[in-house]
Amino acid sequence: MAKKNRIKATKSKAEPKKSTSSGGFKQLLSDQRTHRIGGLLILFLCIYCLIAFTSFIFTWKADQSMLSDSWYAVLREGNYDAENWLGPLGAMVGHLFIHNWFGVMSFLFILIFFNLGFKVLFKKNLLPPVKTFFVSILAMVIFSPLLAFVFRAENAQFVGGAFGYELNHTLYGVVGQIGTGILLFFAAIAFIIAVFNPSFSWLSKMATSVGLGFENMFTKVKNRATEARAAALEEDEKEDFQDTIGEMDDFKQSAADLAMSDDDFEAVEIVEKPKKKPAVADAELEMETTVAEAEPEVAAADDDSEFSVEMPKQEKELSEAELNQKVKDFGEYDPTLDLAQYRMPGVDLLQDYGGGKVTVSKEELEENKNKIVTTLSHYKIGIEKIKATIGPTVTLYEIIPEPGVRISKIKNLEDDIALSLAALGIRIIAPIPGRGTIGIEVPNSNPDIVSMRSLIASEKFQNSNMELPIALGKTINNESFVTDLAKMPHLLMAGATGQGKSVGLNAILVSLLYKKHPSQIKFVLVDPKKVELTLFNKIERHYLAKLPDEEEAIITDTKKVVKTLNSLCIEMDNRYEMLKNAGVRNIKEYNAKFIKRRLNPEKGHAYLPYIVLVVDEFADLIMTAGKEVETPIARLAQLARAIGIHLIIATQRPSVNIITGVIKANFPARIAFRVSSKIDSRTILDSGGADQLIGRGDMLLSTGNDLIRLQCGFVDTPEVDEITEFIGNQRAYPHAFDLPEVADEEGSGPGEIDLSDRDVLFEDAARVIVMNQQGSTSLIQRKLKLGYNRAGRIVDQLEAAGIVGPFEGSKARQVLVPDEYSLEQLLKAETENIEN
Ligand SMILES: Nc1ncnc2c1ncn2[C@@H]1O[C@H](COP(=O)(O)OP(=O)(O)OP(=O)(O)O)[C@@H](O)[C@H]1O
Repeated sequence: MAKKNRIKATKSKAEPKKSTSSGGFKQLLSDQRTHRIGGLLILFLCIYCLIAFTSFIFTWKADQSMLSDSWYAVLREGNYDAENWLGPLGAMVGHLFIHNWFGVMSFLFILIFFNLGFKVLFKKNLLPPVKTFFVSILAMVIFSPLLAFVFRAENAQFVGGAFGYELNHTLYGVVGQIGTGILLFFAAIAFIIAVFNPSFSWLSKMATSVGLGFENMFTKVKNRATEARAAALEEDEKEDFQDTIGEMDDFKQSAADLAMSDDDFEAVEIVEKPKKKPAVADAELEMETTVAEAEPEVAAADDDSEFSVEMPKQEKELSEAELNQKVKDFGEYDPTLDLAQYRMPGVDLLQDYGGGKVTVSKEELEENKNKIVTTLSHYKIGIEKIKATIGPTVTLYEIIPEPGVRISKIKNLEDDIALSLAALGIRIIAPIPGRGTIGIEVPNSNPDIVSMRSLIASEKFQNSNMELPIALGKTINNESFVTDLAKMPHLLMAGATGQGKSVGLNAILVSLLYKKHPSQIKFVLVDPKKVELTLFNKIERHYLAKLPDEEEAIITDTKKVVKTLNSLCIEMDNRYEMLKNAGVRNIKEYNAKFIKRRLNPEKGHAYLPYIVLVVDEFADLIMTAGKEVETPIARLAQLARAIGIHLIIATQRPSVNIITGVIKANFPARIAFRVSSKIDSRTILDSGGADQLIGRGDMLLSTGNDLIRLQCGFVDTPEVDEITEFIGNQRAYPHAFDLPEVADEEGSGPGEIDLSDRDVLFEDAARVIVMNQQGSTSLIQRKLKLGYNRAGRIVDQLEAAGIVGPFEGSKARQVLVPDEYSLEQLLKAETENIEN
């Protein structure tokens, strides 16, 4: 019976509630104060250990008798007179770490923990924590046995600690004393190379200078010996000596065969010959320096130059190391440090409108269900099952019709069902995509206000790691709807007046203000209505971007809008250039690289904030500036997503001449508030539905394929006021974010027309104008039989040449040249100027 059409009211799926105790603990853990206290505690413990360790080195002997007792005994007795500067506990801590563990290498524990404490307290890395940890542990393991090996003496054994001592002991048993030494030194050198990658150029330089030193020394000795012998030797002795030279030459030759090429050897000969003229002296030199035979030095010199040839390779590695060094030295780049004290607004600035509770009574549900069933039964449509899901403003009745019922039949009954339910805003979704059911959305008699506060406080928003998260509202399931503006990537908003557009824009702006630091996002606000966005003036120096010479950050004048849009196009081109130079594809990768200090600010790189352009009344702009506005907007919409410029455009006149094909094609994400006609709905969403919304923030979001009904978050003007006030009262940048300058429109006007680009009929046109003393385009058109565009260009050229005056609206331009004679003079002078 009644069982057949049972209603199952689905409880709204509100955000899952955590148990308060675990939530409280989590909150305590994430509380900044906990971090600060924890960080400070670690740092103080590090200082404590530093004093205890240092003192232990000087006082361990005196405290030894006490340290041989157990901790428990020492602490229980409490009457030990310790020499350690930190008393018995200090002595025991030092004993544990230094004596029992890694000797003086235990100081590295302090380094590890100091680094950790610093990170917890200041949220910045002093040294990379993971690397510091592993390198320190490895250093302790390698160097404590080495120190134990070096300081083997009875009273210095603490230097290597028990670990070092024991390892030495084991190694002695396996590889003997010398073997242990070799092994430990090798391990230490390998560690230094692996971790610090030192340059060996100093070694080669040292070897070279030592070599040169030897050479000088030998040369002096040789010279002295040569002089003495030359004086003493008789002619015959000289002959003997020549024989010896011959022998030495042979010897040298065989040495050369063994050690080096002939070329090398000859090089030595050539170098040395001019220095020593007498053959005897020369021979003497060779004879006495068999050891230093110059060849090894040449080889060393050659080695040196080889080293320098390999330098570029090493430099490459160094630059890599240098990059890491930068991150090591300064930590990662943090764009928020410019305003380090900046505090995000708290949720308490937002009002709670008591939303989030299911406010539809059982009677209402029952009544609506009965009406739906009866209406459908009038048209002989049987229902198998019906299920209600209560949303903030509408309840969705999901129907599974009896087998054989055609969906199109139900769809066609939309108006009849609406009539019998006597309710505004009924929407039929037949079928609901992916569910195989038919949905009938019926407005609740008591719609809920979705407070922005509940959206901002939602876990979904708070824990989102989207680039530009925006909390738009709640779905029919009462779930918070958070989406990423960066992925949209632009948003078109339309709706009849008073249906919630401005509130929607504010909700988006507020979402971004709650999630992004002033260094990460900038807004360009265009408000031709002059009153909607004025509140955001207060955050000009924090969050707004404007042209450098503009006074007002919020743009209300159409001319300035065109200039600003052109400036944004320039900014876009600049950013693309920066991305190209950095070898990345989008702003996310670019900023990540910049943060890692891989991009040099001296080469024009900088951290790029996202830029969000908000236009509150687009129709007004299109009416007054037409193509001038449409073109840059379309260009930005097409290209700007990768470089972080996103557009949000709102209009209350969603007609085809405002939302043109070009605009539509580039705004896949569109929001429709209630509109007055189906045609308007089609213009925005490419489908009906927006005309059946109930207003007051009820909206449809189309993201290409999907159409989602949402109740927009409500944020009232006083709330926005408080938020902007809160932000505005904090320390700010000296001025708003500067957009690139754009050349003035006058600059591109007639004054800059290239003379060589003049129309061939320029002179003829000038004569016509001067003869008739009438500066009109239509005159040129008529007399020279030209089209309007060409005639218009010629008039611009005439203005640039000073023949006619500037444009004066509907009046003809003033002719500045009185007669033909003056004109000929002027033209002649110009021709001469060009020739020179
Ligand atoms: N999400 C919402 N929840 C509840 N009420 C809303 C919501 N959005 C708008 N309203 C109500 O509708 C009124 C008009 O909204 P809003 O000012 O945003 O309309 P609008 O479309 O911007 O109108 P106009 O185009 O004339 O500026 C608000 O004052 C508010 O009372």
